[in-house]
Amino acid sequence: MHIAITGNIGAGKTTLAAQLATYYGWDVLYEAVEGNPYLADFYDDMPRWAFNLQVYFLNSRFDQVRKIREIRKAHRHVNNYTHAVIQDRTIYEDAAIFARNLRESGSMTERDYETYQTLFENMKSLVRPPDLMIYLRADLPKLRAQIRKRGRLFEQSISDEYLNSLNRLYDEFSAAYREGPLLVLDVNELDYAGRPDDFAEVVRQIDERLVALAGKGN
Ligand SMILES: Nc1ncnc2c1ncn2[C@@H]1O[C@H](COP(=O)(O)OP(=O)(O)OP(=O)(O)O)[C@@H](O)[C@H]1O
Repeated sequence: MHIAITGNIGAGKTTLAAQLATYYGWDVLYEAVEGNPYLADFYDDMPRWAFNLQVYFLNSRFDQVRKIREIRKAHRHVNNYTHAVIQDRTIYEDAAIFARNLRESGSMTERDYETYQTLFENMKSLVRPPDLMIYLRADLPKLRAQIRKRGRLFEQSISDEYLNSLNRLYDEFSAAYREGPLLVLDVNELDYAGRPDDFAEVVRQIDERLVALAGKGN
């Protein structure tokens, strides 16, 4: 089974992915930030590095798709619901949210965007959607607080406008998402890292979805 966590910068995807992996004993695939050769430059000069970064992310996300396929294959002998791989952000978000936002804000040229979209559509035809998508929805103050707390230097210059635009596209994306089951968690008041009851509530909601999926025989 493949579970994906989606959400804006600082929404808490990585933390939740790690907690779920420990709790259920599942595999997890993180979005690697260390070693990304474009990210810091991108935040410094988006028009210059937008296309480079998007191609980099598309490739690394596609590589994850391949790994997920391998993990699923390795566990095919066990019940589909006793093993899962959790993915921290999906290929869909790169295209529908980040690249689109760069085009709309003028940081990516029309021809670069079209080249990118063609590449994405080709890759998408080979991608199987997750069995469950979990969308962590957070408003600006929560995102800001988490970005500050995490303290990555190059992320401190991210503007409110950038985060708000991404949030608008995230909401549109989740409202239009028809690829499979979607669980929306409002994380503004939720503190699953600090409060065991909050984490238990998240687990309860996920379990509910897993039971429904198992009932459908997916
Ligand atoms: N397609 C993309 N285009 C531009 N920036 C991206 C893209 N995908 C990821 N990023 C950036 O890469 C970094 C990824 O960081 P990280 O994996 O910690 O995730 P995050 O979005 O901060 O999530 P969270 O705090 O929810 O774990 C962030 O700065 C994020 O905005």
